[in-house]
Amino acid sequence: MDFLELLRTATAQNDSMLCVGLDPDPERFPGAWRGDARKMYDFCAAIVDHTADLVCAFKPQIAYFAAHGAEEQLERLLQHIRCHAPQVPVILDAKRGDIGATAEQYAKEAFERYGADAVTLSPFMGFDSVAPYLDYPGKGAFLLCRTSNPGGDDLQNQRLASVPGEPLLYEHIARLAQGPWNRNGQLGLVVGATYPAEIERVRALAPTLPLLIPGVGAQGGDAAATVRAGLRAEGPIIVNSSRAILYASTKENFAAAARAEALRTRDALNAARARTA
Ligand SMILES: O=c1ccn([C@@H]2O[C@H](COP(=O)(O)O)[C@@H](O)[C@H]2O)c(=O)[nH]1
Repeated sequence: MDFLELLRTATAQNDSMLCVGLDPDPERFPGAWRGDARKMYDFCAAIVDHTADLVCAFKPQIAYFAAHGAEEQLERLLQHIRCHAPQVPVILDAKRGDIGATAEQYAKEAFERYGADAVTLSPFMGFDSVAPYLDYPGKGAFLLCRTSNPGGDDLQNQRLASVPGEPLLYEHIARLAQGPWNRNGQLGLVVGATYPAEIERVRALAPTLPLLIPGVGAQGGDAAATVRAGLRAEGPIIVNSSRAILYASTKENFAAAARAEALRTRDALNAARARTA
């Protein structure tokens, strides 16, 4: 099944717009696991097993694994998800962006080595840095558009005087992704829950693209405002929360506590959807 079909199926089956982010930090692991980077797989697999029926996607953040030389654990984690939650798509958060020849290697890493269903990319180097990912039929690619961090303003909110209509950079990215860059319908956009007005603007410019929206939970983004701004009949949203779910408890009951927090977040998103319908 391709990424969009998987997303549709998981969203419907689990009645969920929630993506659980898998950002394992050994310093926050429970009990005897604390500080032990060899437990990343075990920690994340427990989170997956306790939340797979509540989510529309999982989003492992590659940096947390690579920082500890734990790429082999990330490979095993993706195998685990394919085996135990095959209905849930995996978005590898890698934010890659490089010249075409190198991008081919990054695409191979994401889709062949790890078997991810989608990947996050920086569009800063232009279309030829994105194209190699689109050579993988059915795989998704989410372009950073208006990110959740305050520093996103530094570049993304700059006006492009040389482009007709003088859009802001993030508006230009949204237009390119909805239009000429989206050759095979594989593109989506990353927009931060911390900026609902910008989500609304992106949605107006990209009415049908899936939006990956990090920033609820630990970053304080408003779940209800996110749903109002981003969700449309033809435009799905994938709302990510990582730390607030992973570290809902730092005790032995961490997986059950993660489930409770995932359930609470999923239901808050669904309640907002019901109010906007
Ligand atoms: O604009 C962006 C793009 C990506 N992220 C990533 O999402 C998660 C957020 O984690 P929380 O713990 O829920 O804050 C993390 O992996 C980031 O690298 C983002 O936050 N903002």
